Amino acid sequence: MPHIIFDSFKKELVTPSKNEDVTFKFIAKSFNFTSKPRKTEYKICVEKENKDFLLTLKQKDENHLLKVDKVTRVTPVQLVKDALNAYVKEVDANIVFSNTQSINQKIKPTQKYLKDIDYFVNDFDTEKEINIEIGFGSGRHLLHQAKENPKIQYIGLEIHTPSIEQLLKQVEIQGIENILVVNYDARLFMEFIKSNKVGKIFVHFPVPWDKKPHRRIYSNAFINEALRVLKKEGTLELRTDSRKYFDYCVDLLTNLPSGQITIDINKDLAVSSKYEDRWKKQGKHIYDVVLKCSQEDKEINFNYDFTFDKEIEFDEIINNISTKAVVKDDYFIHIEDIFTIKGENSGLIQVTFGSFDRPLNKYILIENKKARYFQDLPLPTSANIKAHNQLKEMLKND
Ligand SMILES: C[S@@+](CC[C@H](N)C(=O)[O-])C[C@H]1O[C@@H](n2cnc3c(N)ncnc32)[C@H](O)[C@@H]1O
Repeated sequence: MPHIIFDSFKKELVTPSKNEDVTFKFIAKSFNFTSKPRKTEYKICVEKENKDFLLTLKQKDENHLLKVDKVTRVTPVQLVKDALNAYVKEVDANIVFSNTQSINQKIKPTQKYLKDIDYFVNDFDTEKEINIEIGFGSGRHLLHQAKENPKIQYIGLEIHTPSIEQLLKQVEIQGIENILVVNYDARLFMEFIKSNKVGKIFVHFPVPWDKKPHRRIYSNAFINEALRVLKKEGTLELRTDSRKYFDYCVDLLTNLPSGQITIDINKDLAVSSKYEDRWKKQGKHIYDVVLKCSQEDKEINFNYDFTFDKEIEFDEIINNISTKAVVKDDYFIHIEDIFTIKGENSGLIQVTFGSFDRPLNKYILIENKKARYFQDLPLPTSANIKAHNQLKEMLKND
């Protein structure tokens, strides 16, 4: 994770301001809304290449630590590095440690094929068949598929930034035009795709998460979403070396009303991934479980309005807001943290909400009495819609 440690600085950051192509929009300071004493922490809102995100600045021993805020991370990681470097330049900091210098920028990965999740919510539409690969890792399989099937639109999902950057370089070098890449959790992504549009979903060698099964890609909810987005005859294809994961998936996939499974052991594919090579060398079995979708599904409404319509007095809200989680049968809301923008009746509320197995962690930015979700909007899932309606009530001034 890129970060910079500095022991002193010569200038205070003024907002709004700009250093080269990084804009500093505001600084928000942690607000003590729980009884627990805490160290002061700042969230600095930056914008580069039309992407807003937050940097975290806090004390670390005798020094200051500057890094990207986890909730608002962006790709490519170079954006974050540029923002961190611009901050220390702007305040003229005396750097003690930094890992933000680029080592090898010879091939600049193309950004044309790296898309924000907002793009999929608002703009993505295609007449082409869509194929999705979840957790493409080194990208061998995805690149091979895209080259073999130029008429299909591929979407690669990955949460590991170096893998994304590596794939984008290959996309550029090999002149491939039918892959879009998104840095997003696959368990949430599918909700943005229209029903009955996808031909194949590949999940090759997912992390089995034996000790944390709630982090697995496959779950009942995931399978339902996969069946919704798959065309009739479309397939969800799991390939794994883990017998436990295979058994778990077969259990989930058996006797579904709208799909049938086929199982294979040690089947060879046209291309073998890095993981596959490793497991084969170790003499492990490779299991395939393919779910074929047998029916068309209903379209869903993507246009839910996630705005906050009422005017909000931020200073009043934060003095009355409850730190206790709201827990209902099918959703919850927990206010995690609050950051205030000095003298402006404005700030950030960090909140976790939505369904229990797929909670969302977001900031709500309140500025000039208007509230909005910072960065992208929540997914229009039923749990998120219910949580949003409840949040609107919680953020109402009496
Ligand atoms: C074991 S690797 C397999 C990579 C590749 N499919 C292969 O066969 O070589 C699993 C990959 O899934 C990615 N991953 C894990 N959880 C994910 C999630 N929830 N959404 C998207 N990608 C995920 C990881 O970053 C990792 O690159």
